[in-house]
Amino acid sequence: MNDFPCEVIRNFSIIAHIDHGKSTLADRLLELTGTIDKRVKSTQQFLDKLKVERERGITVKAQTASMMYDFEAKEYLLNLIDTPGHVDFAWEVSRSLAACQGALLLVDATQGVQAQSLSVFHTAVERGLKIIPVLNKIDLPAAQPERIIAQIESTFGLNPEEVLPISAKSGEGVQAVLEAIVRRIPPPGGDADKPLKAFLFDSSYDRYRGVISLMSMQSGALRKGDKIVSCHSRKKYEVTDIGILHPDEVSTSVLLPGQVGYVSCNMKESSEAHIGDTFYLAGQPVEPMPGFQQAKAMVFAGVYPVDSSDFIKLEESVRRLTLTDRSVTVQKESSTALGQGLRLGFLGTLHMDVFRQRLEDEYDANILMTAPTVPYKVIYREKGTDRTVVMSNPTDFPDTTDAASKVREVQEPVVKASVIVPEEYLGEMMDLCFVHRGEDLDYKYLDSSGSSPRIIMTCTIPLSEIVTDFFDRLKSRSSGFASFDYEDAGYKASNLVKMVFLLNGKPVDALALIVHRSAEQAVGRRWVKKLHKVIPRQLFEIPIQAAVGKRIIARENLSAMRADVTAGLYGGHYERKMKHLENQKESKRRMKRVGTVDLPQEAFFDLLSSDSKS
Ligand SMILES: Nc1nc2c(ncn2[C@@H]2O[C@H](COP(=O)(O)OP(=O)(O)OP(=O)(O)O)[C@@H](O)[C@H]2O)c(=O)[nH]1
Repeated sequence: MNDFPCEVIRNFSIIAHIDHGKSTLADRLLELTGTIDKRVKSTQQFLDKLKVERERGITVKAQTASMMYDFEAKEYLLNLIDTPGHVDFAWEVSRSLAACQGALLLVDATQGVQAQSLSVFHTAVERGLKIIPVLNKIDLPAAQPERIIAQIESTFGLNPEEVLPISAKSGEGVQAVLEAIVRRIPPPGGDADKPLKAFLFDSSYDRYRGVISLMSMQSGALRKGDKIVSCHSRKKYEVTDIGILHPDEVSTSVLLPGQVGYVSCNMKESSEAHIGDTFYLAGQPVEPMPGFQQAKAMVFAGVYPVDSSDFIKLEESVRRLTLTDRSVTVQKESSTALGQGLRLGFLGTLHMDVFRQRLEDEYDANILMTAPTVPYKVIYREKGTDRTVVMSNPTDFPDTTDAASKVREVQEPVVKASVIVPEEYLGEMMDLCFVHRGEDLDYKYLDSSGSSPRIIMTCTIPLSEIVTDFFDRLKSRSSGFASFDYEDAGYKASNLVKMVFLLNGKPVDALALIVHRSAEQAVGRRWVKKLHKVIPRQLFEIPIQAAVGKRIIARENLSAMRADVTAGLYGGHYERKMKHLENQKESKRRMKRVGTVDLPQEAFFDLLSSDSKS
């Protein structure tokens, strides 16, 4: 590593909208620099490691690789820091970018600038990175290089002459990308003679070795056997192994300023690897680097084992998975209908789907996941001051219509959504936003050239409206042309109520919902109908009701199943027949009094696994 002083190091990321070709380009760069062998490469991308990533063709967890590149008689060390490409993982994008000085901004030559191209571009510019615009997929017949280059110029204010046209698939033009990395991206700074300052930007968990951290060296040198201290926790660790990812781990004797590598020390719990932490050598404390804000869970859902005796197994599987995905929050919860379960918090709905799929694939878990909810803030009026409680489980929600509950206000999380769409779909998109309680709608033209100019529309929309089927509706109402991104926009007061469902007059805890006042009638009726469909008929009539506070919003009666107790009796014997019918009546009365509604678990599964909005 001594051969690579800062001047010959380039730390960069590839940033792009989903599917614009990041992983494909990363693979080409690794091949061109001889880091991976073309022949042994599987048909799948090298850097995408998780099974779910391969199945869905998306990158979930950022991966990093170092490569050596000979250019003009000098050997360079290029550190590629791969970033995930989905809105839920914006936090990972921003932490990966903190270790870079430059970024390749990849834009698909057939699709042009999309919603996430804009958001990742802004994140990179905020971090002061040098941006290299790259136009990908020029091999496709539908590519429109001139038009998209003009778009890159008008939306990002980048010089069109700096745009590199490539095909990551065939490799055309990729050599020029490597050269541009060396020429245009500034080398990292850092002094080897200063005390050690190492910045932790990612971590993973290995069953045998514990936590493996990825660090970017800001100054000083790190060697095996060094004792390092965390600025965050002041805990001391001994470095047992260091090295680079090439792309597999290659042990080295030292890591020097500007270099990026893995560090293994006696860190047992992944919670000890605090993203954004700074490490220093024991006895030589330094000023910590500005860290990151911890990602906030914004979407919550309950998971229950289908077979309730599997709870311990489920808990263990979730614990192991959260070792590799620290952004998931876990809490125990139980429900009379579904038994013991866990309430998990995710960064977004894709994150939730990915986690669920990993749980099913990697741990063979047979689970039920309830419809997602978001964290609400309930503000209680209390003597003199207000007390705010954050609630993510509808069951805990108070009855806001009851003055005795002392609720002053309820607030819900809102996001600023941006949608990029061809002009002809603008009407559809505006309608979609209004239906989902969107406000402050605004739009402007992204480019005016060509037959169908594109528009960027922004609005503020409650997060609860987009966690369910918003994305699917957006795609179907724009024939797949719309791209969508959102960012946190805080909390806003909202007229929300808790809706409970009563079966035979008894509330069913697992079915509580938080709905906006304006939608209570529609939601109540829809759910009552759904319940009517999935609950099997009983021996007695059951009223199914939706209630908000004391008001019944909707009602359906599930008529009794008349078990024909006289079926086996032939002929006369009127009295005997009557006796049977009397007995049946009596037993029905008893059941009703006890209130036993025979609800098979499948009925709940049908209800809860289907989308609450549909
Ligand atoms: N024709 C053509 N297809 C390409 C090119 N680059 C990538 N693709 C294809 O585009 C699709 C998406 O590419 P990926 O590299 O997986 O995209 P990505 O940006 O890494 O996607 P995420 O990781 O999910 O954000 C794949 O089917 C690639 O084979 C290219 O230059 N030409």
